[in-house]
Amino acid sequence: MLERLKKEVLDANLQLPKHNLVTFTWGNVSGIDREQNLVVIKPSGVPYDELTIEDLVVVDLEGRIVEGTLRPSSDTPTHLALYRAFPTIGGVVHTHSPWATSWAQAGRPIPSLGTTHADYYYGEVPCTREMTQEEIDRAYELETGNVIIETFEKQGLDPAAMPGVLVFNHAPFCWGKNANEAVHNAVVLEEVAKMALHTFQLNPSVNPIQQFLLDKHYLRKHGKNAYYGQTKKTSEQTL
Ligand SMILES: O=C(CO)[C@@H](O)[C@H](O)COP(=O)(O)O
Repeated sequence: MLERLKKEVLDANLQLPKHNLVTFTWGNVSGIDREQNLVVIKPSGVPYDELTIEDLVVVDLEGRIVEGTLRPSSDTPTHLALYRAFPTIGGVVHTHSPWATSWAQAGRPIPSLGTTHADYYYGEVPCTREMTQEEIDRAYELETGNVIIETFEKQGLDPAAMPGVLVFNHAPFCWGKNANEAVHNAVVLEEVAKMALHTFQLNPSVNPIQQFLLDKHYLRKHGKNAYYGQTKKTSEQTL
């Protein structure tokens, strides 16, 4: 079942230690088959160097196990909440990468201080509000997804242009059109989180980049007029 998606999700999970985004079994990656509305996700607590394709778990959008012998990631309800709320995403990743996690623990959004950030995240990377004890006691991982969705709704954010979020007191979640792109966005988030912290050390009063520069950089890699790398040029594009 879903062999191609399983391979993609396994590869994406194995990228996490390779990019130093996780320690021990922290973190998890999933991918969704939107035709069948089935999600493939890492099993809970399995070390990455022991992870095999047979260990992966297939669940439906309500969290019922469709295939697999192991328990799915403890963060599965958060992944599923995001797939239900953000219909354009195809992959979700959660890590405790240290620089982004530091911003999440501080409860601070990451401002767009440079073009590296602007190439991938269209503006400030938001941080959720603190969760209430009632939410945590009721359904911690599901409510984690709900506060992410609440943050995006309140701020009018497009998950396609903002493929990540910081969960206050916890750590980041990122996403993309597939599992591999979700991990790519998580690597970028960790880099820009590190750069932002160092930038503030060098200049505590630095401002976010201006809107026209944000637009220039974000749109060179995204949208119908993207021209970065070997993107196919449209007829009206000029350098
Ligand atoms: O956020 C957390 C725990 O707070 C998770 O990232 C775990 O660290 C990994 O959980 P599993 O995917 O192994 O269940």
